[in-house]
Amino acid sequence: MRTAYTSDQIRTAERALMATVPEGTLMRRAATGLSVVCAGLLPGVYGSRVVLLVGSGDNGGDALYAGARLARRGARVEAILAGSRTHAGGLAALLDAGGRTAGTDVIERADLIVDGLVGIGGAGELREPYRTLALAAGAAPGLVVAVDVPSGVDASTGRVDGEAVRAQLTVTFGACKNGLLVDPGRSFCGPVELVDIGLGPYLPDPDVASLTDDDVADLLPRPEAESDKYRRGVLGIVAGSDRFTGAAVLAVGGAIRAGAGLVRFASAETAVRQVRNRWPEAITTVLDGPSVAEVGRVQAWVLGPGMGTGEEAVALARAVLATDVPVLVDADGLTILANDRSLLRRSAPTVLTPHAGELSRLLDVPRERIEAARMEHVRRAVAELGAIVLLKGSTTLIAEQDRPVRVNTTGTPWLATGGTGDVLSGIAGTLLSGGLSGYDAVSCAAHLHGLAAQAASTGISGGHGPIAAMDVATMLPQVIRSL
Ligand SMILES: NC(=O)C1=CN([C@@H]2O[C@H](COP(=O)(O)OP(=O)(O)OC[C@H]3O[C@@H](n4cnc5c(N)ncnc54)[C@H](O)[C@@H]3O)[C@@H](O)[C@H]2O)[C@@H](O)CC1
Ligand SMILES: [K+]
Repeated sequence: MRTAYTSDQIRTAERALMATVPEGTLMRRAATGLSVVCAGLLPGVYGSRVVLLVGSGDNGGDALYAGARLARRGARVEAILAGSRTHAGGLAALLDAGGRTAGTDVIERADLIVDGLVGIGGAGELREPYRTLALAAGAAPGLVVAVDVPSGVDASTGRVDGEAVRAQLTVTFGACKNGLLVDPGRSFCGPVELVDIGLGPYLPDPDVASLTDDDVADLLPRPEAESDKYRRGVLGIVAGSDRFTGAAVLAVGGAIRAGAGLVRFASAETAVRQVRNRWPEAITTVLDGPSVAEVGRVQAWVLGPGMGTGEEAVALARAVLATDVPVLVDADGLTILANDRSLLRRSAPTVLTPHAGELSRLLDVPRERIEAARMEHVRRAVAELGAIVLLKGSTTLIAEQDRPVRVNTTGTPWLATGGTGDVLSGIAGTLLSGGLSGYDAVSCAAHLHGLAAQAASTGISGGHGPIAAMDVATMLPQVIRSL
């Protein structure tokens, strides 16, 4: 499990650790780690041109001390002092090592730009002259390394108000910060390198976590010798309609390929015919009214993809949500819930898998606000809707009351194509019916879905290319085998 923390959590842990070591120890550890990473990025340290962007806080101090170490190894280190104050010890160390201060024009000629403008002390939009420096660093040809956090990215949430430094690598200290995992912040970081400064024993429970392949392998339900299809989990899927059949075929495909014991599919006749043609493994029922009583016993439901939002669909959604087993609601099912939130009052867990647009309708908040502040809104959704929520998007977030927000780290931008969400709902449904909690089921499903997409998208040359939603389902058995 990878974990991440808010700025406040990091500060509290740092204070506790600082009380046990001589003053300046942590900054020395941070700066040493930073200088080692920077040195590794340069073809040769001696003679290379390093420019430090130095803000007024300790983030600037880290940059200055790291710059001093590089200067001692023969780099030409120049510091642009951007703040109203400058870390005195750091500046003295740099000048003592042969570094110097300079004007902004040196950015253009740098081999390496070290962004020490703001770290976890940053708040709100970057002010001038930081903003202009952030833009200049992004436009310059040199490599950009962010110190602790790319300046302009909110370390606790990943929010970016205005401009931020676009780094090719972020060197973070002590522990990962939320903003390095969550978009839009994540997209400014490049790979994240963690420098150990001894914070581990002082860290609280994480605010954010992400599953690794090993975590998912441990969580996945696997059949045992005495398993039969019923004991492995029976998933009910209510999806599709006479007008829309593709979503149903894809959801059933995701479920079957993810290893469902049995899928019971129920819908209008056209959708049933399509599913039966494509997936003879599923048991199908043509519904002739808003009841799922004749479908048979299931351990979980997937409700919504392609089912429509008309009166009949609403009555059908009501019938599924009235059952006492976990229900995962997606797509049209979410629109139905947005129109009548009272449907969410139920005894068994409900799992919602909206994208930002669907969450916007559920919470009555503009979509852009959700996209700019994904962490806040996924938490708010959990609190307001009383459900487990997976928010899809550039970073998929999974939230449940009183648990860390999980960030999914697998996937490829090629996943942004029609139908992949339907496959995801099928995978998650299978894991729900197999006995995982809603939180674990959607977390593992998102992880597998991303891995399968990566595998489907990677061509013979190793690059990435387009995928169709069904390709994701097709790759699932191979991905599960590889874990
Ligand atoms: N506390 C510790 O023990 C350690 C801290 N370290 C470093 O210290 C950093 C935190 O240092 P600080 O608490 O001094 O805070 P920062 O250096 O991150 O930033 C605070 C300064 O930035 C200014 N600022 C904040 N938001 C701004 C904005 N939007 N535009 C322009 N200026 C803005 C503030 O006025 C303040 O002067 C960490 O990110 C890390 O780099 C490391 O040395 C490791 C040890
Ligand atoms: K920074």
